[in-house]
Amino acid sequence: MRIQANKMKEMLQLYFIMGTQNTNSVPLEVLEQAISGGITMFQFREKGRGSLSDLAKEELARNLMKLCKIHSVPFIVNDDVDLALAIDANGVHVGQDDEKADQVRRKIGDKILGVSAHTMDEVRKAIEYGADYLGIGPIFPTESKEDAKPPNGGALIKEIRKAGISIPIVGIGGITAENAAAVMETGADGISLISAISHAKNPEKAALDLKLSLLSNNRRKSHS
Ligand SMILES: Cc1ncc(COP(=O)(O)OP(=O)(O)O)c(N)n1
Ligand SMILES: Cc1nc(C(=O)O)sc1CCOP(=O)(O)O
Ligand SMILES: [Mg+2]
Repeated sequence: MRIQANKMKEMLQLYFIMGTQNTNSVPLEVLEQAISGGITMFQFREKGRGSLSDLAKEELARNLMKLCKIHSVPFIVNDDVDLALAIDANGVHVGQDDEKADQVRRKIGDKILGVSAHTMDEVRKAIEYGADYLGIGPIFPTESKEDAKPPNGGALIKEIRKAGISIPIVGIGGITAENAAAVMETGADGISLISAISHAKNPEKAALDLKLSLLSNNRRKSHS
């Protein structure tokens, strides 16, 4: 059975993404601390300068996934559909330059499918093709993705919600504890980030701070 939208929205709240290229520390230790700090989903994104490939990549994926499993944190693989299937990950995230979402959906069955979109056309296509959630960004400038598009400040998320589209959405790109509330205000269900946790001196505290800023935003909303 495909994941229900309300469950998906819960998972997206604090979505951490990392590969070896994003940290000078041991990835397993960073992930362990991020989990202690309260992340709700993890994406393995082994990509770019300094990243692993082939067996070393698969071995790291398996180790990180084992840790996620112990703590019931869903484990998503970026781009690499075959790896996701080989290790029986919880899902896959693909963008517009990756394997097409409809083909990925056919391959992965009911696993979670995340799709990046930058225009309303891409949003509608992603939904038609079977996306469970959309990654929309970059909201703010980012240094973690070399080929990132210009920041859109959340305008597309607002447009999606204005059009009455309720698919689960996570904002991405340059998100920190300081601007997380602003992202949620656009209509996102969660925040997705790399450096705010992976570059932090204390990844556990960084995740906790992000979590607290989401919580205080929720509290403020429920009192308004
Ligand atoms: C949650 C989330 N949103 C967007 C992306 C970006 O995906 P994509 O455009 O395919 O770029 P790469 O990450 O593959 O470089 C993402 N990975 N996760
Ligand atoms: C992986 C990724 N995708 C983006 C998009 O705009 O689709 S921005 C991005 C990098 C996010 O890293 P950070 O939190 O360090 O800015
Ligand atoms: Mg991609």
